[in-house]
Amino acid sequence: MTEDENVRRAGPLTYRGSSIPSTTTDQRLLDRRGPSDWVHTDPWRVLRIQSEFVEGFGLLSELPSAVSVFGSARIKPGTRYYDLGVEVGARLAEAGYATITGGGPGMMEAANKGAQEAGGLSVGLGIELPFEQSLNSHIDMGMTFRYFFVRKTMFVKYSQAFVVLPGGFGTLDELFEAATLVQTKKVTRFPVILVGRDFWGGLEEWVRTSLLENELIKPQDMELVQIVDDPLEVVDIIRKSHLHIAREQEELARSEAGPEQ
Ligand SMILES: C/C(=C\CNc1ncnc2c1ncn2[C@@H]1O[C@H](COP(=O)(O)O)[C@@H](O)[C@H]1O)CO
Repeated sequence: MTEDENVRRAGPLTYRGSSIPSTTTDQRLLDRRGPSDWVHTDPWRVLRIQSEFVEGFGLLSELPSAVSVFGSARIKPGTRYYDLGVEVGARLAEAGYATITGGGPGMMEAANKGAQEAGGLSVGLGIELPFEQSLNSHIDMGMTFRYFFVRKTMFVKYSQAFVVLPGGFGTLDELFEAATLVQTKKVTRFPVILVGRDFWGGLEEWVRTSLLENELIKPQDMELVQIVDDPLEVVDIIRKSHLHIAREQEELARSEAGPEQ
């Protein structure tokens, strides 16, 4: 018997004599046999979650400055709130910001539409739901996520502000998650802006009377979220916040460089 017949190399592994497996790695990969229940186990899900982070980071890491816009999936075109969403997307685009939404219908579609029509970059981060739904038709770059928490990471990591339009439970979840991240300083200098005082004024009042007066939040927490009516005010707040960050970074760089010679 020659040396070759008695040795099997499998990638970095070497087998000799009776240790040589009866099949090759490729055969075991490509031949469809064996149980498949492991695809429904948590270790496998961890890999899927990991791949979703990889795809999301890959898609978004070279995005220009961006703002995440949230709002109801149920508001219809031709309504006052839909038009408000279109205007918010447009003003953000004119100011040079990409608009990121949940990629669905309603206010998400409105903001994507406004951004796209004004020549801005329109991004949709959709979510797999129990019913069939595709990304709205005003999206230049998009991805559909399996996992809510992976998608939420993308909204925060790749935007410089949250803008919250009228919406229901999903929108409130996104609003309070943002508020909590800022309150706990997980993100710093991150404007959270509610648009539509007629819609949000009642919530602000409830936060004041139920949360602040019972000392469940601090007085300064009331300033974490701002309410405006005009989409131009949205852009103004975000621009000022960015100017502030830029100045802080310049000062930090100067202090790290040491005294001028
Ligand atoms: C209910 C309908 C569609 C749902 N489709 C969604 N697609 C993408 N993102 C969604 C969807 N529903 C909720 N979201 C997220 O929550 C926010 C809106 O929730 P709300 O309860 O409607 O306020 C939104 O910002 C998304 O990120 C009908 O067609």
